[in-house]
Amino acid sequence: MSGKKLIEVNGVSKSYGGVVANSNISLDVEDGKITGLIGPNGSGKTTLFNSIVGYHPIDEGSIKFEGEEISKLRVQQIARRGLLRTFQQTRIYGKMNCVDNMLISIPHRKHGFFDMFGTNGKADRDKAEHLLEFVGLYSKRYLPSGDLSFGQQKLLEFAMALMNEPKVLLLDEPTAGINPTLINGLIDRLKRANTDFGITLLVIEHNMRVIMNMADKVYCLAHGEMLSSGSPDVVQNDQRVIDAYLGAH
Ligand SMILES: Nc1ncnc2c1ncn2[C@@H]1O[C@H](COP(=O)(O)OP(=O)(O)OP(=O)(O)O)[C@@H](O)[C@H]1O
Repeated sequence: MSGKKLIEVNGVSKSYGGVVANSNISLDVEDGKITGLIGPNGSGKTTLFNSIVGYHPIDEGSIKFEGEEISKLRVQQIARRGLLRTFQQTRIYGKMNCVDNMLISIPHRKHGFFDMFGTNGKADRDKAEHLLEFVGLYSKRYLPSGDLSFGQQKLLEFAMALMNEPKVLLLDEPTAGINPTLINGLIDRLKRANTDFGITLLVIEHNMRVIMNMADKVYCLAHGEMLSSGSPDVVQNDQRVIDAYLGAH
């Protein structure tokens, strides 16, 4: 946890046809820290996430995870190294209960699909229940996950990602669509995953209050380029960042 860089993005560019979504982007994610990624709509945040987790090839640049070049690896290969992401829209199976959703999320990192029926079943089930307790969903663990509120589904998805014991978790707008009264509880869980479980976080967030409250370091994109980076205080008060957000609305 001593300033080691877990993710190193260097000079990454990515276009979709004529649209330059990321241009010469560089950023570092430090081990044990919470790093924020902000920027107006369409500034290229999700594109960068997708590049890091191997969802699509990049046009130029380098992406390293623990010193290893990963930009040519596939999603599963990267996930197995301990780098996982969540999505703006939740990806759960609404007809399955919470525990079963947790159990089917394991293959990303740990086991083959059928291991959950084998000797590891009990340990995995205990872990699932423990993590559901951690995110405050223990009493709902046998309910179909489709019956949960949107905010609770996001907590479930967060717990599902934790089942894989990631080293780094990339969170895409974890508080989007969540009732403001539940946001503080979610921030608290994210921070505890960082401090108690030692999971490094890279978080896309539109809610400035949330990111300023959580992040050790913040990067701001605008029009596919890196506009500003530094401590939350520095970025929040950077006139270029203020102008980019004002200009976007
Ligand atoms: N699959 C795609 N095909 C074509 N253009 C795309 C695609 N995905 C993103 N773009 C474009 O790339 C640019 C960056 O989009 P991206 O989704 O990365 O931004 P963002 O900062 O995540 O936005 P938001 O905050 O709205 O989620 C936008 O102009 C967008 O329209």
